[in-house]
Amino acid sequence: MTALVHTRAELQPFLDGFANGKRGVVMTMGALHEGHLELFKQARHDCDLVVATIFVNPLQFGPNEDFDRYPRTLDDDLKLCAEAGVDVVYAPAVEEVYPGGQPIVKVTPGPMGETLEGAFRPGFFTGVLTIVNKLLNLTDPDKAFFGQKDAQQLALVRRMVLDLNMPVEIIGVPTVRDEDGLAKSSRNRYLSSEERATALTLSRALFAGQEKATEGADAVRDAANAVLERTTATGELTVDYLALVDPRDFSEVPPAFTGQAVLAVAARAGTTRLIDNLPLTLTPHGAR
Ligand SMILES: Nc1ncnc2c1ncn2[C@@H]1O[C@H](COP(=O)(O)OP(=O)(O)OP(=O)(O)O)[C@@H](O)[C@H]1O
Ligand SMILES: CC(C)(CO)[C@@H](O)C(=O)[O-]
Ligand code: BAL
Repeated sequence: MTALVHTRAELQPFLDGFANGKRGVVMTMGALHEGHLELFKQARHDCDLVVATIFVNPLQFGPNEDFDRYPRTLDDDLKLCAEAGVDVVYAPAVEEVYPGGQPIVKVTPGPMGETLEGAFRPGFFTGVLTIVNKLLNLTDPDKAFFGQKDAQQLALVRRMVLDLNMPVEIIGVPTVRDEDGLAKSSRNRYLSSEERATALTLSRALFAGQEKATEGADAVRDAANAVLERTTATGELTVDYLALVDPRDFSEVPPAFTGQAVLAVAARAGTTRLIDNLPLTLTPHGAR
């Protein structure tokens, strides 16, 4: 049985009940899918109390983005949470999360939040870090779970927790995909069947890049770009970026780089903007 609470006061007894246990939080914007379920599963495995938050955060949406039309499916979300063994869903009102209205004090990400997603969505990571900070304060967990699909977000949350000495462990969870490779995403429900076929190019490009991981960074980028170009040439897909980055700071890796990297892509199919990320290891002998 999953409880639904809308206020911090209603949440408190659940937190008190597990004062000596491990408390986990999974933050979401709702419109839940199997990707979220994987986060819940990991949280259920690691923690005694699992809290899911559902909050479409206005601060992280730009003026021309999809805040108004973002899918809100609370009844279905509650069913999924119950199946996944979530103990309590905290779905606060905007007024509780932003009691002072538009916040004056925010958490800013610095340069790492200005590349890639940050470059295409100005202010996005300030909105994300501010809400993640708030939701950590409101839910007081031992562990918080985030998806690798949003790799830059995960890296910045880790960095915030480090830089601000926050007493929480951040757990990254691998991306859940449809059988054909498309990363599960709430925004997939905007796609027509033609657009979905186009959107598949993102994961195909990442996997094509991954296959070249033994041949160096340039080979990875070239292989991924070659896949993207076939679809951009027809005008069906508009690519915002394809980048091979160091996961520690999200800077583009040099050609001779070896070690852990992330291949990141963002593109638009019709009016729907999607992102995908794949961790890969560049091996020493491969550098060109
Ligand atoms: N396919 C997935 N696999 C693993 N984690 C995921 C997946 N999709 C989303 N998540 C994670 O779930 C959490 C909540 O994400 P969110 O509610 O924004 O869903 P989303 O599908 O990423 O939505 P959107 O389509 O709006 O980007 C984030 O930590 C995100 O990284
Ligand atoms: C972490 C998050 C819930 C903050 O609103 C959001 O950015 C998301 O769903 O990835
Ligand atoms: N999934 C990341 C949140 C966003 O795109 O707004």
